[in-house]
Amino acid sequence: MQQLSVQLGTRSYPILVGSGLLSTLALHLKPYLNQQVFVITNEVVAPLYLEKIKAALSNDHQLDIFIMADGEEAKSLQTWQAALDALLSSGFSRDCTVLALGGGVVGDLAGFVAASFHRGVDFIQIPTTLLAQVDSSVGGKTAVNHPRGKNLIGAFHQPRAVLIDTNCLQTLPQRELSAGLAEVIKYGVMADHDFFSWLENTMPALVGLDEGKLEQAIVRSCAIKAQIVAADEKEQGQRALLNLGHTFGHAIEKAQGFGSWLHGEAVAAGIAIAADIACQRNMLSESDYQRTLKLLKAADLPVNAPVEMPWQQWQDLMLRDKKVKQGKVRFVLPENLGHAVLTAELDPELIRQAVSRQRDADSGKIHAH
Ligand SMILES: NC(=O)c1ccc[n+]([C@@H]2O[C@H](COP(=O)([O-])OP(=O)(O)OC[C@H]3O[C@@H](n4cnc5c(N)ncnc54)[C@H](O)[C@@H]3O)[C@@H](O)[C@H]2O)c1
Ligand SMILES: O=C(O)C(=O)C[C@@H](O)[C@H](O)[C@H](O)COP(=O)(O)O
Ligand SMILES: [Zn+2]
Repeated sequence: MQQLSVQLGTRSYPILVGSGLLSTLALHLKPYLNQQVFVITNEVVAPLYLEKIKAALSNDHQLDIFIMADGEEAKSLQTWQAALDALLSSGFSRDCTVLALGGGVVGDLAGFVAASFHRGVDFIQIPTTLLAQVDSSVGGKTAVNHPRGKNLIGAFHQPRAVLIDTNCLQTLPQRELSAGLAEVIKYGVMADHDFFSWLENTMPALVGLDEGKLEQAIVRSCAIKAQIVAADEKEQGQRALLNLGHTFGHAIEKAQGFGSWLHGEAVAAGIAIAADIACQRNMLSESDYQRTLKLLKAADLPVNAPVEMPWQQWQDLMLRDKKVKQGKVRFVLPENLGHAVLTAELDPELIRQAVSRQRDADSGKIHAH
């Protein structure tokens, strides 16, 4: 087992990573669990992993379970209310623990339940998708979607611990694995050139579900995120760089209808758009731009936004981004590989061209659209 830490003073917490950790869950989580444990999971994950949680905890803990519907559409105020209704019916008090078992949808929703129940109770993350293991379980951003946009309602609420069992990835559909790889690639592009190069060499193994290589990718991703969150917990500065590709990605997710494009797929297209703009502005060389497209494609991810999104819709949706300041959309752009910057000074025409451009990563061609 490998252990990382998110350093936030008295609210610091461990990230435990290893194969088969669900079987020894009680041992690892004992110091962080209260007597009352409210498990939030969903209808896909429950049949796969809930019994392990019950077997590990039911002797020593009072357990109650909330099983939500699957999919991004369930990350809603309605599900949040239903979970709180169930939590209130359970009679649990302020010293309970909310435990999220599932992907980023379950984690974000359960985190917001924990943040709001009795003004905040303990929270533990057991992420079961690659995306949740490398990104959403760490850092304390909790949220639900609103019909007007992604993650518009939520709170910062850090978990007490994150337990990552890499073995859970063996049951993950290939499309979901790829979606998780988008956030992994994001870390390479925005923070670590060596990691990017490692990913170029290792992508076939990662796509092929090589558990050892996946563990390496998870540990490096979590280490990058942990360091940024420790330095800027509430996104006053450098944490915004973790949003690379997301201004465009969130617009795609909302425009297509939540759940139609997976979050990671939309982020992949968003990274390609950001890299395109950076290349046009000479912040990224043509060859590094092509390497970025190639790596995304190697992970079976899209590099093009949907063609039918009108420019006016892009503008409306991007203005709902949480990074908007004084009415100006701020964009994260890669600067060389392994570094990124936040900028508001972008020519709208450059953005319009980049979102509508169709890219062909295999031939290196860019097509006007
Ligand atoms: N809070 C953050 O910092 C943060 C970071 C990144 C993404 N997110 C959010 O995370 C969400 C996306 O998360 P996701 O990609 O995990 O999607 P998800 O939670 O919808 O999970 C993807 C699918 O895999 C299923 N699943 C989960 N674990 C499985 C397993 N081990 N085996 C088989 N199937 C499994 C789920 O039921 C679902 O159908 C988005 O809402 C996004 O906005 C949040
Ligand atoms: O943790 C962060 O900070 C991130 O931006 C990580 C993103 O991958 C994640 O999708 C996050 O939920 C987006 O946050 P938002 O503030 O743009 O809703
Ligand atoms: Zn994301």
